[in-house]
Amino acid sequence: MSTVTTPAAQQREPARPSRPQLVAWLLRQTAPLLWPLALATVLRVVGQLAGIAILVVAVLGVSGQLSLSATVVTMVVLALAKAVLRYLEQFSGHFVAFAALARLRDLFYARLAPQAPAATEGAGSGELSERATRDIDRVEVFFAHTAPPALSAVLVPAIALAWLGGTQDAILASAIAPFVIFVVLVVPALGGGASWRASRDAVAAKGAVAQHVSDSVQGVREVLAFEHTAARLDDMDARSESGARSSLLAARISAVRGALVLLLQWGSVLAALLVGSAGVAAGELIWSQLLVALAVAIGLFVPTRAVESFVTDLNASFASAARLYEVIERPPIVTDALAQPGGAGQADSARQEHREHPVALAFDGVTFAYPEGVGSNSEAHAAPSRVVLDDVTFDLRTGEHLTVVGPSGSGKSTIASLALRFWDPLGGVVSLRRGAGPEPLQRIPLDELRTRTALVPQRPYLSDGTVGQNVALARPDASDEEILAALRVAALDEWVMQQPKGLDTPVRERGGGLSGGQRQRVAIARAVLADPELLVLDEATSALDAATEQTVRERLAEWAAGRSILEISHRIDTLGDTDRVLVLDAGRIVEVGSPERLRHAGGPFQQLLER
Ligand SMILES: Nc1ncnc2c1ncn2[C@@H]1O[C@H](COP(=O)(O)OP(=O)(O)OP(=O)(O)O)[C@@H](O)[C@H]1O
Repeated sequence: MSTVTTPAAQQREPARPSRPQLVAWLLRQTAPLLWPLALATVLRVVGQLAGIAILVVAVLGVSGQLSLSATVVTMVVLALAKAVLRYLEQFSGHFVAFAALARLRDLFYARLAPQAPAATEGAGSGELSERATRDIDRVEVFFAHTAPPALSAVLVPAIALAWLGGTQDAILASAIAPFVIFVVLVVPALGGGASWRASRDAVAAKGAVAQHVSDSVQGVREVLAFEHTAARLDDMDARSESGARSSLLAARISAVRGALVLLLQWGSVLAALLVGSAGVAAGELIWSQLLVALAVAIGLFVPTRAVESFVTDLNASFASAARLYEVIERPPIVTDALAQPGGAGQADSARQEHREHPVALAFDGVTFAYPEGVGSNSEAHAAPSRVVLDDVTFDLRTGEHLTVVGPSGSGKSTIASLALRFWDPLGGVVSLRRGAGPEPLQRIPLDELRTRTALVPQRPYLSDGTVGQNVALARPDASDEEILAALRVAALDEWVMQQPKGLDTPVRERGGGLSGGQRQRVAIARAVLADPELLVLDEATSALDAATEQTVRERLAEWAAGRSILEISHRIDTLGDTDRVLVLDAGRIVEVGSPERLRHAGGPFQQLLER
């Protein structure tokens, strides 16, 4: 089989961002929230200065420079102010954080949806939900616990030491300053690279564990039936251990930083004490100045300690942000309509001969290959990839029922995916009817395309809710009569009406509570209710018994009058109302014709029949 080069839009993963790039990206996504963030920072700086002021006022009171009543009143006022400032700071910081998280969640879903199903098909659902929930939550640290502590760790010492130097003595301030500079600027950088890598690995391992749990839950029957429980547990342990190792390394680095911060903080007190005592002994300073310096040094513990604690959390937060960035910034696999006035495209004139039965769907020289490693975890991958469809050309006329058959892996479902523009072809054009002629799918807005077409897959997804809600997915405003009429086409109306709750019969996640055949029929009813002009059935009746399938096919044929059906089928003995059959082999069309003719034509179709 030949190979082709996958185009950039279908293969490129966004480059792994650095931490400064992540900061810029996060701030860009949440630009309108920056003013409350600035407010939170100002409130924190003022609040922490008030904290230091309380200690200084106490010292001034004890040393007799302030009267007892003035000391008490000032301390009470400062304490109250500090409490109010703390409340407002926490409120505005978390307001920013939660609004930012809501924005990121919206963005995550808005960017993921257009990449589906191509990007979500191969991706682990557990992995994706870990990104959409825990990873987004971890980014909270960046918004609520980064800018205010980082800026106040610099500003509060700068202001406090400038005040100390200006009002008391410059020597005292310069004794404390080197320690503070070391704590604020040097300690956070220690082990920075290793800590960042460890945080990244730990967050990735958590994603892998979430995926493992989700796989085990979804495949619990297979796990039990094939006695795979012990192996699954071992696998889970291995993933958890790898995450724990990374977390432990990050925790160790954080512990070393924490110890160093404490050492330096008490070092600053000791330095102030030594320099101050020497000054007092030499008669250059008085005791109260020394005590004020000690109060400032101790008061600076709070703003400077915050630096160490947020650096570790911040790395985890960046690691999570990087995982969101991968999904949000990944180029969409299909982009919305390259709207061009004029409607019908290049295939228009070539298709005029079908005016009486205009073309509903046309494939013109379509070639396709899946990009390697599709899925949310995939790293950038290189072409070439294997050709799945090779120069496929056919028309489906309005009102026609065309069935694609062929051996497993021949590319049948891929034709369905291209017809619905889940992917774009690498070569050639797929078109849908516009007026009398076909129009390339890339020129049709995706919303319009989704309303004009409907798909019934082999394993339809039914969500948690009721039968009625699942049918009405495309038209939530449909009346009960309309839903029942659609269910009648799918031959499920009688069963539904026999249920005590009728249309309100509950359906659990993934269609739990319904049989495979019932799920397929709910999906058929859903597609019928959507009232598409092109219905794509991909092995849509494979779980039905022969009699029910016959009924469904008859009713679908009646309903479909004037609509077009593209069917993908394994079962060539039950072609029902099919007008034409298209036989596919290894991505190429090898035979086309009516089932009656092909049955005796001695070609690939007859060979498939006789297998
Ligand atoms: N999402 C995907 N990513 C990568 N390769 C894929 C993907 N889907 C299908 N393929 C490959 O493309 C080829 C054609 O697959 P397709 O599902 O179209 O065949 P099919 O004829 O419908 O098969 P079947 O009858 O078994 O359902 C197969 O070799 C398959 O492995």
